[in-house]
Amino acid sequence: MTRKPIEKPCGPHVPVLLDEVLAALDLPGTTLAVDGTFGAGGYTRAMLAADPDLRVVGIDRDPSAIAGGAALVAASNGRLTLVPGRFGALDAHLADLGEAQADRIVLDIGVSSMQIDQPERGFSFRNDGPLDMRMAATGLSAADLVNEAEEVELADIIYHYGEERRSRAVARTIIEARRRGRIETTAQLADLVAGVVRTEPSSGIHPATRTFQGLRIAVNDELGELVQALHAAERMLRPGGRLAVVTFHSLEDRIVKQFFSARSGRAVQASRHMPSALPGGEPTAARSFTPVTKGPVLPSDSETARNPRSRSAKLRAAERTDAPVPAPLAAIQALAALPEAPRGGARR
Ligand SMILES: C[S@@+](CC[C@H](N)C(=O)[O-])C[C@H]1O[C@@H](n2cnc3c(N)ncnc32)[C@H](O)[C@@H]1O
Repeated sequence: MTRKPIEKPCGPHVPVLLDEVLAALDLPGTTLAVDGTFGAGGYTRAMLAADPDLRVVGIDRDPSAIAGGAALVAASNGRLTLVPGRFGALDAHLADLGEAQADRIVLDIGVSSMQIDQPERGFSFRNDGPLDMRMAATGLSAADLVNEAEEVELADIIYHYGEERRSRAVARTIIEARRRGRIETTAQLADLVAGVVRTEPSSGIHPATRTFQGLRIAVNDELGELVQALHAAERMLRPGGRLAVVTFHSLEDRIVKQFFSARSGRAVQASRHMPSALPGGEPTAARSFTPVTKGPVLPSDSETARNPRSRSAKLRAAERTDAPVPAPLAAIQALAALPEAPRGGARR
């Protein structure tokens, strides 16, 4: 299946925390940067402008994002290469290009405004479209998941990835609706969810927001991709190289925070999602990163006023040390697996 290139009328994607990302990356004097989430090219454009000698490899799993970047490639004098693919495999993509190491890697996790605003992509509960939600052109769609998953699996996805307290009621409603026929559109699903989830009208939050988020994260294996990308970045960054990650979800931020904490030799607090933070629960000796941001960097009030989609963004960045890279942390990888939802107790 091929998709149309991103069309202009759906509104440009406004890069989030752009100044803060550029400051964290500290680009001058570097040679090769990787933008693992090219999107509308907001970060890439700014990186190319920040240093006239910098080359950028932009990766995106959405073929329409890559097609939309053709003009930027043409104008880049050979400084920009775009690769259709997953950032979880960024090391393999760089190897294919003959690149052994990178100086800077940036990830801006999640969906772009173009993806959300195009009803036919199936991300939006506000505009009717096919229930798809795939960023890439392949794999199972949200309709496949909604119509075929077990009730308990749906409830877990909606609870953990969507943080929807009424997840069980939503899953039950979906299962009952399935008996009457397949759920094929975003409007069908949004109406079903709105029947069991209430939000304050004054909040402006649609009742289906959390359910859609949970399904989208599951459909695109977003947490698994993030974990793979952190390990790939660790392998590909040269000593002194920097990794900056912008997240929009607490589970993603926790993965980045715990990865950087573990890799800077700090103890990682055990949690429901990470019962044993590190082997033995001890600080790791593998100091492969040093944080360059003190805690998460959040958007300013003026940025959230200008761009409400930035409101849940968090930036964390760290510099690669020259310490040897240890084996992947199984505990961090376990974060990507769907944790089991608590049963009984609170209604969800
Ligand atoms: C928030 S947008 C990035 C916007 C970009 N920073 C800009 O300024 O225009 C996220 C992009 O990452 C892409 N993406 C999400 N997960 C991905 C993955 N695992 N591999 C590659 N691209 C991914 C999406 O398709 C989307 O285009």
